[in-house]
Amino acid sequence: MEKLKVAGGYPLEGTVKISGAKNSAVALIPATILAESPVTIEGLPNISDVQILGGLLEEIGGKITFEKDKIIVDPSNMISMPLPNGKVKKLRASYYLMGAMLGRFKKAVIGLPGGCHLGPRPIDQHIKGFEALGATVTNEQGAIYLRAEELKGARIYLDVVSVGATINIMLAAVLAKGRTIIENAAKEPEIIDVATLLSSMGAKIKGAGTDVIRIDGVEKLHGCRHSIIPDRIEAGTYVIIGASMAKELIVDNVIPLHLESLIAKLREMGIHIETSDDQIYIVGRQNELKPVDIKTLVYPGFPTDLQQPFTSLLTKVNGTSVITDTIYSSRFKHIDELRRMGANVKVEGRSAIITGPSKLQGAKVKASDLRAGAALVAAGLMAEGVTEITGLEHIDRGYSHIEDKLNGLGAKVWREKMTDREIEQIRNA
Ligand SMILES: CC(=O)N[C@H]1[C@@H](OP(=O)(O)OP(=O)(O)OC[C@H]2O[C@@H](n3ccc(=O)[nH]c3=O)[C@H](O)[C@@H]2O)O[C@H](CO)[C@@H](O)[C@@H]1O
Ligand SMILES: C=C(OP(=O)(O)O)C(=O)O
Repeated sequence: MEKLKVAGGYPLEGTVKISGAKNSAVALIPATILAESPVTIEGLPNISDVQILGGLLEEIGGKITFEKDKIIVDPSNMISMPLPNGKVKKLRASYYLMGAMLGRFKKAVIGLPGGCHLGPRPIDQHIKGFEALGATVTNEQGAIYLRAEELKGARIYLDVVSVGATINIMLAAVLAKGRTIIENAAKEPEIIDVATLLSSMGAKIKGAGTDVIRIDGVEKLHGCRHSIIPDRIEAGTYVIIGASMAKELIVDNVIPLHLESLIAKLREMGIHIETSDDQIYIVGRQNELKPVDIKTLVYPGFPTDLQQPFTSLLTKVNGTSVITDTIYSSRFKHIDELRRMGANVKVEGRSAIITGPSKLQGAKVKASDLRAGAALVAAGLMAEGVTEITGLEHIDRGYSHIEDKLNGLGAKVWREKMTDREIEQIRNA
């Protein structure tokens, strides 16, 4: 096991290149199950979620080739192997195996997914969609069993706007007979990316990126080549880090439109930001920053996945800011750790109330989930002294080459092996 060490206080400067989007990659890879010939996906991030999904596709008979940031999946010999345990528990997006395997084989057994613990994360809307398409779905000892004689298009209204349910229903519906209409669909850019891949495979999908998606089922799907969109959450994390610690930072390979809500809030705080087609330019720390109030919302609102890193930035601001997470009930496990570093933050219900400016000090802290990890890295860069972050496996689920990217900007960040005693202490905590 390793920990991440961050020596704080170094001003950052330069260009950071953003990798492909985690939340696209983890849906695009399962989507390849639906093809009858090889699919190539280019621009993948080097993260553990991608590696694990590659391993899961191998378990069901896929031939997988990783070449740098590219995966080639030959799905021709895949079978509907039950996956009740093991790797499926390591990530949230293993739920996409349900939609993809149901779509291709009309049956699947998949263990309930893992992923970040952010409060309850039910999958009732996914199941509602599968049932509407004609599947019988049961939960047996923590695994979801899905079976269908045939899948038939249906009109499905999502009671909750859900990224996962929208994509999962698309995956199950592309090979169903007739037309499926998803109403109150999520509109995240990753949904458009998955629809683009499926369309290149021969699927007929209209409306992805709006709240009504129409899918006309086709007989079969074929292989293709697809280039993934940039990761707006990774990009947003570097923009936040730039706003707090950079003289000048260019975030490259980004679609600025995907981050409009973040950019608007940073401008409201007094940060100078400019955008071009595929770059965001930030001049950090030039003014006294103004406090802001933020509510996380579904896209195009402020993303919940940036709420935690943004909290770290707000510790530097003169005054009181409030961040309310309307998507998850307890996405605040980073707050205790930020307090350990000297932040003045309290949680009231679904809101974090941050009063600054605080002089953060390096400390030993634990990343409880992926974006808590990003928040602690951001705080460590701002702090005086060295911050030691355990729970690195969470950060590695979503940030490609994080220490190389930060060190390229002038930061001092490195990994160290944990001692047996430290591992023991973490296990007993
Ligand atoms: C792999 C992936 O893409 N993860 C993202 C995805 O997660 P995920 O797809 O799991 O998130 P959803 O959009 O489904 O969840 C949004 C909200 O709806 C609720 N809900 C969801 C499904 C359901 O069947 N019933 C239900 O009640 C959830 O508990 C949550 O409160 O979108 C989240 C919201 O932008 C992001 O934080 C995650 O990074
Ligand atoms: C919550 C996240 O991931 P997941 O849904 O994969 O747990 C995230 O990316 O912030």
